[in-house]
Amino acid sequence: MKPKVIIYKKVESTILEYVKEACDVFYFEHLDADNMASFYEALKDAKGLFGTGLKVDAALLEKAPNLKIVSNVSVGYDNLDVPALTHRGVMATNTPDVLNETVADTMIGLMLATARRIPELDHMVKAGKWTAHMTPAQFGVDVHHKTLGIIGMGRIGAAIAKRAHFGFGMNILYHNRSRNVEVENTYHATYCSLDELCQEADFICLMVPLSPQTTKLIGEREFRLMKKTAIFVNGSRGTTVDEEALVLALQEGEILAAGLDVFVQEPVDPQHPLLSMPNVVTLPHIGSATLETRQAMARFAAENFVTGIQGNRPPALVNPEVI
Ligand SMILES: NC(=O)C1=CN([C@@H]2O[C@H](COP(=O)(O)OP(=O)(O)OC[C@H]3O[C@@H](n4cnc5c(N)ncnc54)[C@H](OP(=O)(O)O)[C@@H]3O)[C@@H](O)[C@H]2O)C=CC1
Ligand SMILES: O=CC(=O)O
Repeated sequence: MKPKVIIYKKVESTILEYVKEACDVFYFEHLDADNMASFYEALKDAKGLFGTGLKVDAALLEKAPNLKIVSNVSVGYDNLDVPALTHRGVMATNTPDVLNETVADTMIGLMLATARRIPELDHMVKAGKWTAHMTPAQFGVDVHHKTLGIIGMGRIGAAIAKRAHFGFGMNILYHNRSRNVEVENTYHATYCSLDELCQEADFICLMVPLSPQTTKLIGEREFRLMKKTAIFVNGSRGTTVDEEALVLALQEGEILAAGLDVFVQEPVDPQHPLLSMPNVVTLPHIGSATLETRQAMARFAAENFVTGIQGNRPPALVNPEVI
């Protein structure tokens, strides 16, 4: 008999068929109030859980006594209580690397759009308000040859640094808990403390995973350290920033502008003060969202999933202690 598993996200038919060859699949294209009861019923038998973003903690694990693997279709796995999964002997997997270049493109796009005020000027042109030559009131600021500070110089951070160094001639600072000698050698990146980075960078790009240590890593103190001309770009998770402090920093001119792909609450409340600021460029958490990359992520997650279900070590296992 095939093991019973749950897919709780819409996937392409090729992925569904691939998983179905090895598993008996309960398929939920999405989870909502109408199907939660069926989902919890399916959890009782499920050996595997495949999808994006569901909070999997000790309380959910109580409802899933047979679970062996949770496969996240994302590189971030802050939705998973990894210690609780490990304690129960459940494998957790994610999708590193296949999205690095795409997310880096998005982050560079956010930097350019914010610095050169692209969405604001696009609205102006389409609203028929381009009636005279542009004056400094519409000018942006340069990106090329400025200093970029990357907080979280990991896989995606390095892909951003590559673009910034080779494409834009930027000077690169970075901050991690440990040094990344490869980026220092390849992209001439300089390691520094968080405070030094905040003080010296023209563009500050946040790319850390969400963890207890990175929750509200950037708050009032850090915004005050930044240059008044600094542009802050966040592609990590909304909660790595104190969002109220960000609003204040923008309102009080502590920084010039912000580009945001992530928010504390997603989807963001349409009344959120950040959305009415012309110097804030927003995206709907879409860093990895190209057709090609989302397909690659789903394939990788499915490979992790089936490999783990079959009792082998998945290629991207987050908690190898369970093996
Ligand atoms: N917006 C979007 O659509 C996307 C967002 N993401 C987000 O980006 C994150 C990063 O992904 P990825 O680059 O693959 O991850 P990596 O693990 O490769 O890189 C994360 C980096 O953050 C550093 N870091 C971790 N904790 C801290 C800390 N407390 N203080 C300072 N630096 C820290 C790590 O270095 P060290 O351990 O030395 O501190 C590491 O270099 C994901 O976890 C996810 O949240 C990812 C994909 C798409
Ligand atoms: O936010 C996306 C991810 O892959 O993590």
